Amino acid sequence: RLSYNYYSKSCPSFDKIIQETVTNKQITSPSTAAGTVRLFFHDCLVNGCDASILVSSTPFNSAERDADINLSLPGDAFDLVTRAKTALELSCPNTVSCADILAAATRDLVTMVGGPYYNVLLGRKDYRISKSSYVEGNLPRPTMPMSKIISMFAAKGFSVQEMVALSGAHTIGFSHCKEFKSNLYNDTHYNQRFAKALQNACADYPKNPTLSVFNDIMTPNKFDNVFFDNLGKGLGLLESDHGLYNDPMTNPFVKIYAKDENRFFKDFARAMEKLSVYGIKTGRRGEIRHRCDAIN
Ligand code: HEM
Ligand SMILES: [Ca+2]
Ligand SMILES: [Ca+2]
Repeated sequence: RLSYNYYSKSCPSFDKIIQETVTNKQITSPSTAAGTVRLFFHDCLVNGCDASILVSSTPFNSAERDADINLSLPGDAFDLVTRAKTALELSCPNTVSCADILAAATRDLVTMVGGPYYNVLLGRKDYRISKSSYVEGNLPRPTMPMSKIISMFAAKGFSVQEMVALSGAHTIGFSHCKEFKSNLYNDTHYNQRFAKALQNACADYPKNPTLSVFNDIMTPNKFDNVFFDNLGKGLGLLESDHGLYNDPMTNPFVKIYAKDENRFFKDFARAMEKLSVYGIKTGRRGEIRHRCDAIN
Protein backbone atom coordinates (compact mmCIF):
# COMPACT_ATOMS: atom_id res chain seq x y z
CA ARG A 1 0.00 0.00 0.00
CA LEU A 2 1.25 3.47 -0.90
CA SER A 3 1.08 6.43 1.42
CA TYR A 4 2.54 9.90 1.80
CA ASN A 5 4.20 9.03 5.11
CA TYR A 6 5.26 5.50 4.21
CA TYR A 7 8.67 5.87 5.89
CA SER A 8 7.60 7.92 8.92
CA LYS A 9 8.29 4.99 11.29
CA SER A 10 10.83 2.90 9.36
CA CYS A 11 12.98 5.79 8.14
CA PRO A 12 11.99 9.11 9.71
CA SER A 13 14.94 10.93 8.13
CA PHE A 14 13.85 9.97 4.57
CA ASP A 15 12.67 13.46 3.54
CA LYS A 16 15.63 15.19 5.12
CA ILE A 17 18.22 12.89 3.55
CA ILE A 18 16.69 13.23 0.08
CA GLN A 19 16.46 16.99 0.47
CA GLU A 20 20.07 17.35 1.62
CA THR A 21 21.46 15.08 -1.07
CA VAL A 22 19.50 16.89 -3.77
CA THR A 23 20.58 20.33 -2.57
CA ASN A 24 24.28 19.44 -2.40
CA LYS A 25 24.29 17.72 -5.76
CA GLN A 26 22.33 20.42 -7.60
CA ILE A 27 24.58 23.18 -6.24
CA THR A 28 27.77 21.45 -7.39
CA SER A 29 26.28 20.14 -10.68
CA PRO A 30 23.46 22.41 -11.89
CA SER A 31 22.53 20.11 -14.77
CA THR A 32 21.39 17.47 -12.29
CA ALA A 33 17.80 18.73 -12.08
CA ALA A 34 17.00 18.37 -15.78
CA GLY A 35 18.91 15.12 -16.08
CA THR A 36 17.03 13.60 -13.16
CA VAL A 37 13.61 14.70 -14.39
CA ARG A 38 14.34 13.04 -17.73
CA LEU A 39 15.72 9.94 -16.00
CA PHE A 40 12.51 9.63 -14.00
CA PHE A 41 10.35 10.14 -17.10
CA HIS A 42 12.25 7.42 -18.94
CA ASP A 43 11.91 5.07 -15.98
CA CYS A 44 8.18 5.61 -15.59
CA LEU A 45 7.20 5.26 -19.24
CA VAL A 46 8.95 1.92 -19.56
CA ASN A 47 6.98 -0.51 -17.42
CA GLY A 48 6.30 1.99 -14.64
CA CYS A 49 8.20 3.98 -12.01
CA ASP A 50 10.10 0.96 -10.70
CA ALA A 51 13.78 1.96 -10.98
CA SER A 52 14.25 -0.43 -13.90
CA ILE A 53 16.23 2.34 -15.63
CA LEU A 54 18.89 2.34 -12.88
CA VAL A 55 20.09 -1.24 -13.39
CA SER A 56 23.47 -1.72 -15.07
CA SER A 57 23.98 -4.28 -17.80
CA THR A 58 25.78 -7.54 -17.04
CA PRO A 59 27.40 -10.07 -19.38
CA PHE A 60 24.06 -11.91 -19.26
CA ASN A 61 21.65 -8.99 -19.58
CA SER A 62 21.49 -5.85 -21.67
CA ALA A 63 19.65 -3.44 -19.34
CA GLU A 64 17.30 -0.55 -20.16
CA ARG A 65 19.88 2.15 -19.63
CA ASP A 66 21.86 0.76 -22.55
CA ALA A 67 19.00 1.20 -25.02
CA ASP A 68 20.16 3.85 -27.52
CA ILE A 69 17.56 6.44 -26.43
CA ASN A 70 18.83 6.22 -22.83
CA LEU A 71 22.54 6.56 -23.58
CA SER A 72 22.34 10.36 -23.33
CA LEU A 73 20.92 10.26 -19.79
CA PRO A 74 23.57 12.08 -17.75
CA GLY A 75 25.75 10.37 -15.18
CA ASP A 76 24.98 13.10 -12.65
CA ALA A 77 21.37 11.93 -12.40
CA PHE A 78 22.40 8.33 -11.69
CA ASP A 79 25.03 9.60 -9.27
CA LEU A 80 22.41 11.57 -7.34
CA VAL A 81 20.37 8.41 -6.73
CA THR A 82 23.49 6.50 -5.68
CA ARG A 83 24.40 9.18 -3.15
CA ALA A 84 20.91 9.28 -1.66
CA LYS A 85 20.82 5.49 -1.48
CA THR A 86 24.20 5.35 0.27
CA ALA A 87 23.09 7.91 2.86
CA LEU A 88 19.75 6.17 3.39
CA GLU A 89 21.35 2.72 3.81
CA LEU A 90 23.43 4.15 6.67
CA SER A 91 20.38 5.55 8.50
CA CYS A 92 17.82 2.89 7.61
CA PRO A 93 19.32 -0.21 6.01
CA ASN A 94 17.20 -2.28 3.60
CA THR A 95 14.22 -0.02 3.89
CA VAL A 96 13.95 2.55 1.11
CA SER A 97 13.42 1.59 -2.52
CA CYS A 98 15.40 3.15 -5.36
CA ALA A 99 12.11 3.88 -7.13
CA ASP A 100 10.95 6.01 -4.18
CA ILE A 101 14.30 7.80 -4.05
CA LEU A 102 14.06 8.74 -7.72
CA ALA A 103 10.44 9.91 -7.42
CA ALA A 104 11.07 12.07 -4.33
CA ALA A 105 14.38 13.47 -5.61
CA THR A 106 12.75 14.46 -8.89
CA ARG A 107 10.05 16.39 -7.05
CA ASP A 108 12.59 18.16 -4.84
CA LEU A 109 14.70 19.14 -7.86
CA VAL A 110 11.72 20.52 -9.79
CA THR A 111 10.88 22.65 -6.77
CA MET A 112 14.48 23.71 -6.26
CA VAL A 113 14.81 25.16 -9.77
CA GLY A 114 11.58 27.14 -9.46
CA GLY A 115 8.84 24.66 -10.35
CA PRO A 116 5.78 23.64 -8.36
CA TYR A 117 5.79 21.40 -5.29
CA TYR A 118 3.59 18.32 -5.40
CA ASN A 119 3.03 15.35 -3.13
CA VAL A 120 4.64 12.02 -3.94
CA LEU A 121 3.08 8.80 -2.71
CA LEU A 122 5.70 6.38 -1.35
CA GLY A 123 5.98 2.62 -1.04
CA ARG A 124 7.15 1.61 -4.51
CA LYS A 125 9.24 -1.51 -4.85
CA ASP A 126 12.13 -1.94 -7.30
CA TYR A 127 11.53 -4.22 -10.23
CA ARG A 128 13.64 -7.34 -10.74
CA ILE A 129 13.76 -7.03 -14.52
CA SER A 130 15.42 -4.46 -16.77
CA LYS A 131 15.85 -5.20 -20.47
CA SER A 132 16.98 -2.83 -23.21
CA SER A 133 14.59 -4.58 -25.59
CA TYR A 134 11.57 -3.35 -23.56
CA VAL A 135 12.33 0.29 -24.30
CA GLU A 136 11.48 0.55 -28.00
CA GLY A 137 7.99 1.86 -28.62
CA ASN A 138 7.51 3.18 -25.09
CA LEU A 139 9.41 6.46 -25.29
CA PRO A 140 8.69 9.35 -27.66
CA ARG A 141 11.23 10.53 -30.18
CA PRO A 142 11.47 14.10 -31.46
CA THR A 143 11.01 12.91 -35.05
CA MET A 144 7.67 11.24 -34.34
CA PRO A 145 4.55 12.96 -35.65
CA MET A 146 2.47 14.54 -32.88
CA SER A 147 -0.35 12.04 -33.51
CA LYS A 148 2.05 9.22 -32.69
CA ILE A 149 3.31 10.93 -29.52
CA ILE A 150 -0.29 11.56 -28.45
CA SER A 151 -1.26 7.92 -28.95
CA MET A 152 1.84 6.74 -27.11
CA PHE A 153 0.80 8.73 -24.02
CA ALA A 154 -2.88 7.79 -24.49
CA ALA A 155 -1.93 4.11 -24.41
CA LYS A 156 -0.60 4.74 -20.90
CA GLY A 157 -3.65 6.69 -19.78
CA PHE A 158 -2.37 10.23 -20.25
CA SER A 159 -4.54 12.85 -21.97
CA VAL A 160 -3.33 15.31 -24.59
CA GLN A 161 -3.41 18.04 -21.96
CA GLU A 162 -1.34 15.98 -19.53
CA MET A 163 1.18 15.22 -22.27
CA VAL A 164 1.54 18.91 -23.12
CA ALA A 165 1.88 19.86 -19.45
CA LEU A 166 4.54 17.19 -18.87
CA SER A 167 6.42 18.34 -21.98
CA GLY A 168 6.79 21.67 -20.22
CA ALA A 169 9.72 19.94 -18.49
CA HIS A 170 11.68 21.12 -21.55
CA THR A 171 11.75 24.49 -19.81
CA ILE A 172 15.04 23.23 -18.32
CA GLY A 173 17.95 21.20 -19.61
CA PHE A 174 19.48 20.67 -23.00
CA SER A 175 19.52 18.51 -26.12
CA HIS A 176 22.42 17.16 -28.11
CA CYS A 177 22.80 18.48 -31.65
CA LYS A 178 21.92 15.17 -33.25
CA GLU A 179 18.39 15.39 -31.81
CA PHE A 180 17.41 18.41 -33.90
CA LYS A 181 20.18 19.02 -36.46
CA SER A 182 18.55 17.36 -39.45
CA ASN A 183 15.47 19.59 -39.61
CA LEU A 184 17.21 22.95 -39.24
CA TYR A 185 17.87 23.52 -42.93
CA ASN A 186 14.45 23.12 -44.45
CA ASP A 187 12.03 23.50 -41.56
CA THR A 188 10.09 26.74 -41.82
CA HIS A 189 8.80 26.54 -38.26
CA TYR A 190 12.07 27.85 -36.86
CA ASN A 191 12.76 31.52 -36.38
CA GLN A 192 15.41 32.09 -39.05
CA ARG A 193 17.97 33.81 -36.84
CA PHE A 194 17.50 31.09 -34.24
CA ALA A 195 18.05 28.40 -36.86
CA LYS A 196 21.28 30.12 -37.98
CA ALA A 197 22.50 30.35 -34.39
CA LEU A 198 21.76 26.67 -33.87
CA GLN A 199 23.63 25.74 -37.04
CA ASN A 200 26.63 27.66 -35.74
CA ALA A 201 26.41 26.12 -32.30
CA CYS A 202 26.28 22.65 -33.83
CA ALA A 203 28.76 23.20 -36.66
CA ASP A 204 31.39 20.99 -35.06
CA TYR A 205 28.89 18.33 -34.09
CA PRO A 206 30.19 15.59 -36.43
CA LYS A 207 33.57 15.87 -34.69
CA ASN A 208 32.19 16.60 -31.27
CA PRO A 209 29.00 14.65 -30.55
CA THR A 210 28.79 16.05 -27.01
CA LEU A 211 27.77 19.49 -28.35
CA SER A 212 24.37 20.47 -27.03
CA VAL A 213 21.98 23.41 -26.79
CA PHE A 214 19.52 24.56 -24.12
CA ASN A 215 15.93 23.39 -24.60
CA ASP A 216 14.63 26.80 -23.47
CA ILE A 217 17.02 29.44 -24.78
CA MET A 218 15.40 32.21 -22.75
CA THR A 219 15.50 30.77 -19.21
CA PRO A 220 17.38 27.46 -19.51
CA ASN A 221 17.92 26.89 -15.80
CA LYS A 222 14.61 28.09 -14.45
CA PHE A 223 11.48 26.02 -14.27
CA ASP A 224 8.86 28.42 -15.65
CA ASN A 225 6.38 28.66 -18.54
CA VAL A 226 8.75 30.46 -20.93
CA PHE A 227 9.25 27.25 -22.94
CA PHE A 228 5.63 27.52 -24.11
CA ASP A 229 6.00 31.17 -25.03
CA ASN A 230 9.07 30.34 -27.13
CA LEU A 231 7.13 27.84 -29.25
CA GLY A 232 4.87 30.48 -30.81
CA LYS A 233 7.95 32.48 -31.76
CA GLY A 234 9.71 29.70 -33.62
CA LEU A 235 12.15 29.26 -30.75
CA GLY A 236 11.37 25.64 -29.98
CA LEU A 237 14.39 23.36 -30.20
CA LEU A 238 13.13 19.87 -31.01
CA GLU A 239 10.86 19.07 -33.91
CA SER A 240 8.40 17.65 -31.38
CA ASP A 241 8.45 20.96 -29.47
CA HIS A 242 7.45 22.75 -32.68
CA GLY A 243 4.83 20.05 -33.13
CA LEU A 244 3.20 21.00 -29.83
CA TYR A 245 2.52 24.43 -31.27
CA ASN A 246 1.65 23.38 -34.79
CA ASP A 247 -0.71 20.48 -34.08
CA PRO A 248 -4.33 21.62 -33.57
CA MET A 249 -4.79 19.03 -30.79
CA THR A 250 -1.97 20.43 -28.66
CA ASN A 251 -1.86 24.10 -29.69
CA PRO A 252 -4.69 25.28 -27.37
CA PHE A 253 -2.85 23.98 -24.29
CA VAL A 254 0.44 25.53 -25.40
CA LYS A 255 -1.33 28.89 -25.66
CA ILE A 256 -2.97 28.55 -22.25
CA TYR A 257 0.31 27.62 -20.57
CA ALA A 258 2.24 30.40 -22.35
CA LYS A 259 -0.21 32.94 -20.90
CA ASP A 260 -0.80 31.46 -17.47
CA GLU A 261 2.12 30.12 -15.47
CA ASN A 262 -0.07 29.22 -12.49
CA ARG A 263 -2.22 27.04 -14.68
CA PHE A 264 0.89 25.34 -16.11
CA PHE A 265 2.29 24.72 -12.62
CA LYS A 266 -1.02 23.30 -11.39
CA ASP A 267 -1.42 20.98 -14.38
CA PHE A 268 2.24 19.96 -14.41
CA ALA A 269 2.15 19.12 -10.70
CA ARG A 270 -1.00 17.04 -11.10
CA ALA A 271 0.38 15.23 -14.15
CA MET A 272 3.65 14.51 -12.34
CA GLU A 273 1.75 13.06 -9.39
CA LYS A 274 -0.05 10.80 -11.83
CA LEU A 275 3.14 9.86 -13.68
CA SER A 276 4.83 9.11 -10.34
CA VAL A 277 2.46 6.24 -9.59
CA TYR A 278 2.27 4.89 -13.13
CA GLY A 279 2.92 1.15 -13.27
CA ILE A 280 4.43 0.96 -9.82
CA LYS A 281 5.10 -2.37 -8.11
CA THR A 282 4.13 -3.04 -4.52
CA GLY A 283 4.38 -6.02 -2.16
CA ARG A 284 6.02 -9.09 -3.62
CA ARG A 285 6.02 -7.80 -7.17
CA GLY A 286 9.27 -6.04 -6.37
CA GLU A 287 12.12 -5.74 -3.90
CA ILE A 288 14.16 -3.18 -1.96
CA ARG A 289 17.39 -3.21 -3.89
CA HIS A 290 20.64 -3.20 -1.90
CA ARG A 291 22.26 -1.21 -4.68
CA CYS A 292 20.24 0.81 -7.15
CA ASP A 293 22.30 -0.39 -10.12
CA ALA A 294 21.90 -4.11 -9.50
CA ILE A 295 19.04 -6.52 -8.92
CA ASN A 296 19.49 -8.27 -5.54
C1 HEM B 1 6.60 14.61 -25.66
C2 HEM B 1 7.60 13.98 -26.16
C3 HEM B 1 9.03 14.14 -25.77
C4 HEM B 1 10.09 13.99 -26.62
C5 HEM B 1 10.03 13.64 -28.09
C6 HEM B 1 11.29 14.26 -25.84
C7 HEM B 1 12.57 14.20 -26.35
C8 HEM B 1 13.70 14.67 -25.71
C9 HEM B 1 15.02 14.72 -26.27
C10 HEM B 1 15.42 14.20 -27.65
C11 HEM B 1 15.84 15.32 -25.37
C12 HEM B 1 17.34 15.59 -25.53
C13 HEM B 1 18.17 14.55 -24.79
C14 HEM B 1 19.65 14.75 -25.01
O1 HEM B 1 20.06 15.09 -26.12
O2 HEM B 1 20.42 14.52 -24.05
C15 HEM B 1 15.04 15.64 -24.22
C16 HEM B 1 15.51 16.26 -23.09
C17 HEM B 1 14.77 16.40 -21.94
N1 HEM B 1 13.50 15.92 -21.71
FE1 HEM B 1 12.20 15.29 -23.15
N2 HEM B 1 10.94 14.55 -24.56
C18 HEM B 1 9.58 14.47 -24.45
C19 HEM B 1 8.86 14.65 -23.29
C20 HEM B 1 9.40 14.85 -22.04
C21 HEM B 1 8.70 14.75 -20.78
C22 HEM B 1 7.23 14.36 -20.63
C23 HEM B 1 9.60 15.05 -19.80
C24 HEM B 1 9.43 15.06 -18.30
C25 HEM B 1 8.31 15.05 -17.64
C26 HEM B 1 10.84 15.37 -20.44
C27 HEM B 1 11.98 15.81 -19.80
C28 HEM B 1 13.14 16.19 -20.43
C29 HEM B 1 14.22 16.92 -19.78
C30 HEM B 1 14.22 17.47 -18.37
C31 HEM B 1 15.25 17.05 -20.73
C32 HEM B 1 16.62 17.70 -20.52
C33 HEM B 1 17.60 16.61 -20.11
C34 HEM B 1 18.97 17.11 -19.72
O3 HEM B 1 19.22 18.32 -19.70
O4 HEM B 1 19.85 16.26 -19.40
N3 HEM B 1 10.70 15.22 -21.79
N4 HEM B 1 13.74 15.23 -24.45
CA1 LIG C 1 10.58 1.48 -15.32
CA1 LIG D 1 12.75 27.93 -18.43
